[in-house]
Amino acid sequence: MGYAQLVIGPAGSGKSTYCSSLYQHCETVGRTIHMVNLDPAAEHFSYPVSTDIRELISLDDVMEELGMGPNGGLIYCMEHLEDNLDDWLDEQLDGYLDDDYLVFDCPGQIELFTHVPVLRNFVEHLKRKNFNVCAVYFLDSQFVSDVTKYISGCMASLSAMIQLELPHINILSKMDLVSNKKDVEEYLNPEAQVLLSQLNRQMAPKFGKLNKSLAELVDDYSMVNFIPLDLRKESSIQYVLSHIDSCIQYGEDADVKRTSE
Ligand SMILES: Nc1nc2c(ncn2[C@@H]2O[C@H](COP(=O)(O)OP(=O)(O)OP(=O)(O)O)[C@@H](O)[C@H]2O)c(=O)[nH]1
Ligand SMILES: [Mg+2]
Repeated sequence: MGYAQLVIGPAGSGKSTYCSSLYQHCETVGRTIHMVNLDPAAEHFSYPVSTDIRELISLDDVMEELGMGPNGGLIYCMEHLEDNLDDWLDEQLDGYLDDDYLVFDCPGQIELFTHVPVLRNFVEHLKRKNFNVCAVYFLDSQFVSDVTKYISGCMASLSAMIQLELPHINILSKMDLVSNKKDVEEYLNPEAQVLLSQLNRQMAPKFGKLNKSLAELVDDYSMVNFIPLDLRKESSIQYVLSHIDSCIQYGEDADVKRTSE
């Protein structure tokens, strides 16, 4: 059994910085995790990369050799990964031991977790290789200053939930930038009525019915709750990690082993 976090979210939402802080936190508490870079466009890392998609294919090469643009080139790279799950990826995964814990730092292209099937097929492959996987969706806390941006972030998160069909944790990142935590409190576990009144205040009356349906959709999928993450606080990182661990039953086997021993 392997364990994995699939770290996804819009570009610039804080995925790689979280991965780096998570790695340092785990080092501090004496826990081993392995960082996997799945972003063919990534250039700099502040964590040790244990497996790197750029060994298989890099965006620079694709843009240079095939003359593709950055977004089309990135999708091409991810589809090349999809074509190589059974050899390159399996070769990488075979290098890990049972109970190893992997963190996949994904690219920010929203297409990858809304309609392009690559990540879904990637996840299905991981499950077949006996990995318990949790999707960790990042939304920048600066988004919630505007209810319409917040709703768009929620829709992307819902789309990822439906597309990936994984245990799913939503993170509101960069909480150190939020001067008054009260400004975001009502968005951590959003009430339909609060969202609806804010949307109606901000949008023209002709959008009234759409606003009502959007607010009810977010409310119906009560899974769209966000955990605030402040990377300055070890306790905040640990709180997020323990939520994700329980989603993938990490540590439960160890508990069972300990009690049986
Ligand atoms: N203040 C603050 N800035 C952050 C935090 N996390 C990330 N940033 C900044 O936000 C920007 C983007 O952070 P990344 O971690 O690269 O975001 P990403 O989601 O990996 O971005 P892509 O790889 O392009 O999808 C960088 O300038 C970071 O320094 C945070 O917790 N607090
Ligand atoms: Mg990144």
